[in-house]
Amino acid sequence: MTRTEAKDKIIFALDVHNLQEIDRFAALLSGKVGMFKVGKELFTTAGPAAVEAVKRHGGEVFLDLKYHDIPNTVAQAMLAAGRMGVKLANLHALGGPEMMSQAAEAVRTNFSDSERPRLLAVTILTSSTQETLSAVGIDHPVEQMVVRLAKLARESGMDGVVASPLEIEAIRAACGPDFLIVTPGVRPAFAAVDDQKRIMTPAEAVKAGADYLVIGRPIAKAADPAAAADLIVDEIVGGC
Ligand SMILES: O=c1ccn([C@@H]2O[C@H](COP(=O)(O)O)[C@@H](O)[C@H]2O)c(=O)[nH]1
Repeated sequence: MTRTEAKDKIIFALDVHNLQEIDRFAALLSGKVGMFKVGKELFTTAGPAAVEAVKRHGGEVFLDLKYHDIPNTVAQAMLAAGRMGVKLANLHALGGPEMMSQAAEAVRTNFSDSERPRLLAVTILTSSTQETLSAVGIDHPVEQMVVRLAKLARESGMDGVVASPLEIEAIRAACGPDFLIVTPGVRPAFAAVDDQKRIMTPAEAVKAGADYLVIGRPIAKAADPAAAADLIVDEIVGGC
């Protein structure tokens, strides 16, 4: 794998709370990561201006708002995401097939194939464990649950899923080679695990078949974020 291919797999999680921080990280990381993720913290603070700021720097956006609501509300929110020109957007698979199908139908009807956002379904959060599932009344093993939700997402018109790298192989086997697999829960050897539970290293995740890796704090909290991104690229290239 080339350095460019490895770099393009990295989605940097812009978990910051003002537009100045976007400018700082975009300047440091443009050309070192493939995409920027705008999530709940940043979007709740800055709104669509956050997406515009990333795009002004020439970056592509994964809008990670993990919608989970009634089908009409989610479909309309996805259309709004599409109008902002984001490349990836997501919802919770646990919202069910009707919610996912309406969202998929809405973006396919209202945007051309080249312009529509690719839709991802979050399976089971990478911070969750078997105990987390039991606490909310889900008694199936985590991997079984993830694969079940991934298959449902594919049948409901999603382009891919968000899952832990630990589940990549099982999702690939169930959903095929063209289904996007985006994995947070990625931790290089030099970084703290933080609140992530189901994790792998960047090289392991890419080797297992991840299309994209979402990485935030290992880069953002490093003394030199650009050097940390370079180290992660080195690790991916060295491991593949
Ligand atoms: O299951 C999930 C879904 C989304 N995320 C998001 O990814 C990043 C990970 O950041 P790190 O700092 O690398 O832990 C974060 O924005 C989460 O909201 C996830 O971690 N797990």
